[in-house]
Amino acid sequence: MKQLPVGKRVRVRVPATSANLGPGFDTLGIALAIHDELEFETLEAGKLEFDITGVGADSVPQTEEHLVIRALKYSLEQLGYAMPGIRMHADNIIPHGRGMGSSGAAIVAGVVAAAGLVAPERTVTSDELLALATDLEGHPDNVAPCLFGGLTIAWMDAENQPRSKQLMVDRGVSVLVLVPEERMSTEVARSLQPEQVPHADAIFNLSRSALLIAALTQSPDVLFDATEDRLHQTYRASAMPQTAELVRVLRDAGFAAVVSGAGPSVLVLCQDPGARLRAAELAKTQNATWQALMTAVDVQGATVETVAETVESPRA
Ligand SMILES: Nc1ncnc2c1ncn2[C@@H]1O[C@H](COP(=O)(O)OP(=O)(O)O)[C@@H](O)[C@H]1O
Ligand SMILES: N[C@@H](CCOP(=O)(O)O)C(=O)O
Repeated sequence: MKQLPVGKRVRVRVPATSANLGPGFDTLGIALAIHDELEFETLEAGKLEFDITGVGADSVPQTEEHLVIRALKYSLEQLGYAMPGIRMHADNIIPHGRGMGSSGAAIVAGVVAAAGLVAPERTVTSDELLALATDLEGHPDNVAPCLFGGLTIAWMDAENQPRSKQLMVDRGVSVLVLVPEERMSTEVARSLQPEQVPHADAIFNLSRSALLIAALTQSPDVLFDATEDRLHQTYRASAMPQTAELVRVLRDAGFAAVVSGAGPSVLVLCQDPGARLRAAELAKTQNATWQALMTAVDVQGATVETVAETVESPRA
């Protein structure tokens, strides 16, 4: 295994994501302009230092089990480098366990930090970044938009390797995420999915997800029909009744509302900013409290930059 020098520093920025978008289970996702920012510095092997502010500061493990550190170690080892000691500062904004891709973003942060630390000696390709992140996340629909920005279609190819196609979202689409206080573990939500689904439901989702690509890239007028789903939301509804109820209320009022990721947040794709305000007002009439995040689509995806190396002051 190759060794990294002590004192190498990289700065990373990763966006939140909303996956599925209704019919595109495990396939479609958009990056959101809500970001975690992290900085890494290599130390002598064996040392691990954390400075975490914001979301998760009191709850995420400050050990080798930290998800970002696990992703960094996995990625470095896959790239042929030994895990060095690490000092990590993280300023977290993305809510955890709300269906806004926090785990995908944490994994991508570790993966792109590894890519930044091995550069310029080793160039890590986009395909490699996606493969590393998907290995860890288990499905590509959050990590693809997190890595590349915009709207992504992700799939597994014949060799079971993740692939993705990035598209730009039409400027007429406004995004609202309604975030509840309760959490929902993606792992638990996935356990509620059946092994098999009716053929008619598969056809239903095929038509809607194809239509959704048109709606998001050029024809926002068909967003409502394009966001219908029969493959995941109903199976998970009993685990998040308030989410299911809010989606129902919003859709009854004509809004293209879906469960964001595995929930429990609700994503509303609006044809104009006025509709977004009206949807947020409607959410206020519900029993549960929903934080309204009026955000934009992130078009940049994850970024990593090298920070000037730490220079020891010369001894007098
Ligand atoms: N920035 C982070 N740092 C460390 N761990 C994180 C971070 N973001 C997410 N996680 C881990 O992932 C969990 C949430 O993952 P998950 O259930 O998939 O929900 P989400 O929809 O937010 O991705 C958190 O409880 C935490 O254990
Ligand atoms: N396709 C996945 C998406 C999970 O997204 P997250 O933001 O909740 O992690 C699923 O629906 O299980």
